[in-house]
Amino acid sequence: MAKHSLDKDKIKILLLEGVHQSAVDVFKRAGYNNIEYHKASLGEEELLASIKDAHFVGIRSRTQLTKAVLDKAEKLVSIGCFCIGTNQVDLAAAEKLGIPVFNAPFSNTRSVAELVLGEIIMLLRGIPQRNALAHRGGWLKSANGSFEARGKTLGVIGYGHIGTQLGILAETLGMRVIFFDIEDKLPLGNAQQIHSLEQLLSLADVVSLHVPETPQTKNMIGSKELAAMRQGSILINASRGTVVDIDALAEAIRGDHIVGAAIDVFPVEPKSNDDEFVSPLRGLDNVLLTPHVGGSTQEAQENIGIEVAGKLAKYSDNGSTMTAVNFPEVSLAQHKDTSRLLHIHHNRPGILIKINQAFAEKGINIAAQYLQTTAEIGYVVMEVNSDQADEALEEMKAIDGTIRTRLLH
Ligand SMILES: NC(=O)C1=CN([C@@H]2O[C@H](COP(=O)(O)OP(=O)(O)OC[C@H]3O[C@@H](n4cnc5c(N)ncnc54)[C@H](O)[C@@H]3O)[C@@H](O)[C@H]2O)C=CC1
Ligand SMILES: O=C(O)CCC(=O)C(=O)O
Repeated sequence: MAKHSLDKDKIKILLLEGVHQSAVDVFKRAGYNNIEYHKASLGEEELLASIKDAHFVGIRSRTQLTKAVLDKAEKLVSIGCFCIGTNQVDLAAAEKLGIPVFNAPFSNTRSVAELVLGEIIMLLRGIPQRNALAHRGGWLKSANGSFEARGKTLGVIGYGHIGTQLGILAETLGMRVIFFDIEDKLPLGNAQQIHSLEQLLSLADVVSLHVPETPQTKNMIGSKELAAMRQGSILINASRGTVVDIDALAEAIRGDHIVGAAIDVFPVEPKSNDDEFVSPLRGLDNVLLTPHVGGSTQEAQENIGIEVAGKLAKYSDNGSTMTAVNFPEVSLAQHKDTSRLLHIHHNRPGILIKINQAFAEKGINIAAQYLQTTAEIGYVVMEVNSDQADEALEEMKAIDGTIRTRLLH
């Protein structure tokens, strides 16, 4: 089992938002037993108190790791987002502090695609409003406004891991699939790429959003885009709450231009299950409202727990940063018979030369060396004889431009 300059029992792992037990199992198997586990997200003060001495933190989509929080997390080595989205973390601030951020880019994608498929069928049949009425003692047995999915056009916005799977599933129902993406994408099945958002909106009976939260996707569906959608069409958003102007959507639904919607993500989401959900969409019977559960299935959560905890444990044990979303990626096998030094520095010319010079002057032999950079930072990993490791670490720490160092035996 990999050893650190810091005893594994002193390495604190903070897990929030009820990440799956599989994550705890992975950490324990790797020898990390100092785990603080919380079922929900923490309030601002509690978060600051808990993260202050944490070396690793695992979150889902609720916890906001802003620069202000990260600045106070003095010991933080790495962050795991036990989900796909990483917009809740200030990635640039984490990078500058030398903190790699990992996520699970695939594990819950099937779950989202399946939920959306079910919603398409429910909404095309007008089930949400029939269901709501029945709960109030009403009975709406009528074929009015009730359609098969077969032969309808699904417009997917954002044809990535989720959008492509949804497209394939929808085609099995006989839907025609069109998609809009900023990248040229290989269409799967019989899908067709449409190069203008407006055109897609004018062609689709059902529009489903699967884009990440970026400055470009903020309010990408507002009143103008809703007006460009077909009369009587349906909107689904299981991406991020900032992508749709929710007030404009409520208006379009009240005006019967959009006849159904399924919304899983909101501009403001309750911090915990005990908080009130406030939205202009409340009370609209033809809108399916779900509490950001697109990826919340047992299968997805278990796989995410294994994947992200595995990445954090690997980074802790051997320095590997493969698939980090904000950091130079270095793929490393487990080291044997040597000690490994990790050096994260500001990306300025000459730093590697200075490290090599310092080692040469002290007679420290370098058994292996790996370097990757981004525009902001450099990440160098060196292997040296274990009896020279402590001295090498001191030399590295003294290099001007160093952000942080670690030693793995
Ligand atoms: N509701 C939930 O529980 C979940 C929500 N999500 C959200 O779904 C999003 C999509 O997930 P994936 O499909 O796995 O991501 P992905 O990264 O595989 O695909 C995103 C696609 O959107 C495209 N894109 C980016 N900006 C665009 C723009 N301005 N216009 C059009 N296309 C654009 C990209 O080129 C890419 O093809 C995630 O970023 C996350 O925010 C993901 C999982 C669960
Ligand atoms: O399950 C969660 O907490 C968030 C899911 C999500 O939105 C994501 O994976 O990006």
